[in-house]
Amino acid sequence: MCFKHDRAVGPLIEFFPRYCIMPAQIISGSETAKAIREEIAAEVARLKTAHGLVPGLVTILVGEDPASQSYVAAKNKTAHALGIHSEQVTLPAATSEAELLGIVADYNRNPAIHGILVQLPLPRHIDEAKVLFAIDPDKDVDGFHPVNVGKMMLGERCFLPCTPHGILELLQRSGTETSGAEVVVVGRSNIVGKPIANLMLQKRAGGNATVTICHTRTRDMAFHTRRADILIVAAGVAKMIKGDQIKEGAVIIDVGVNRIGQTESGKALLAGDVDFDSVVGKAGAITPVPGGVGPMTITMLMKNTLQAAKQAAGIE
Ligand SMILES: Nc1nc(=O)c2c([nH]1)NC[C@@H]1CN(c3ccc(C(=O)N[C@@H](CCC(=O)O)C(=O)O)cc3)C=[N+]21
Repeated sequence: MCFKHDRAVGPLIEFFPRYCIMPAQIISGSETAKAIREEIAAEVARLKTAHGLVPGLVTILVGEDPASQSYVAAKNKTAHALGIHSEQVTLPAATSEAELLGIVADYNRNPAIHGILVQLPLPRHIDEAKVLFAIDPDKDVDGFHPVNVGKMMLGERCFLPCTPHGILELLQRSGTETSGAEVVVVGRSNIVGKPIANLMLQKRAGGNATVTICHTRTRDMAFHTRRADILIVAAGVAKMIKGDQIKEGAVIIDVGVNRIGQTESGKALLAGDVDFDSVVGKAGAITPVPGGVGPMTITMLMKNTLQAAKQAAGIE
């Protein structure tokens, strides 16, 4: 029951403290990811029985960034739980570009591996684009190779980048109507901002929205974010979007994963790019951090690996 806009009960608001105002629906990435993982596990089991096929993923990590280590560990753990074969290659930060390219070439030829993920960011002495371009587009389960990026732009069948793919699933499965909606994306990265804006625009991906992209040079960010029916924030700045910068009832997708401190037990304390506390009483729906987009990203990597294995084996 929401008393907030009911004029008839306006005076009642005096007697109802703030906690009576209906908070946003929480769009749980963890729950949605769990449901999709069950679908994937069932399909992996079917492939094994019917075709003797086991999807294989390799994750390649260069260096010792703790956040990257924890993401890669989570990816391998999830793969294992779903029956996907997974290999983890961990290389010292001093690994040369040539060595890394050699390892990628080996996995391009390895028939047991259908998906290759090189964890980003790479150390500065390695040209990231060169490495991503070296991955066989048919094994590019991250969807970062220019062939897949180009196909995505054209609405052709391809591997969709995992985070935008996860956002599409979250919107669809939470029943959020994107067609004709004002979608505002904050952030223009190749990994999230640019691709999600494109997918939201597309007919093929089901977006059909009117899309605005904001970035560091945007003159009046709040002017744009306040117009959004769906606001997707991937800026990498902790709690940058406050309640007064959104529209009442908007659907908020928070892509940020910022480490803002440590709990007493030494676990990383995470915050999104959205100031959850100031937004939750005003938004219609919101993804939390943690437990929102992050688990979906990993799940879509599994889905892409499954798709890669089926394509390699000519199964559909
Ligand atoms: N080649 C490549 N592909 C990637 O997909 C890729 C990458 N490089 N580099 C870094 C970003 C970041 N990323 C995340 C994945 C899962 C969570 C995730 O599951 N987060 C949990 C919390 C996990 C925690 O405690 O840190 C959550 O939001 O609930 C977050 C971030 C994938 N990335």
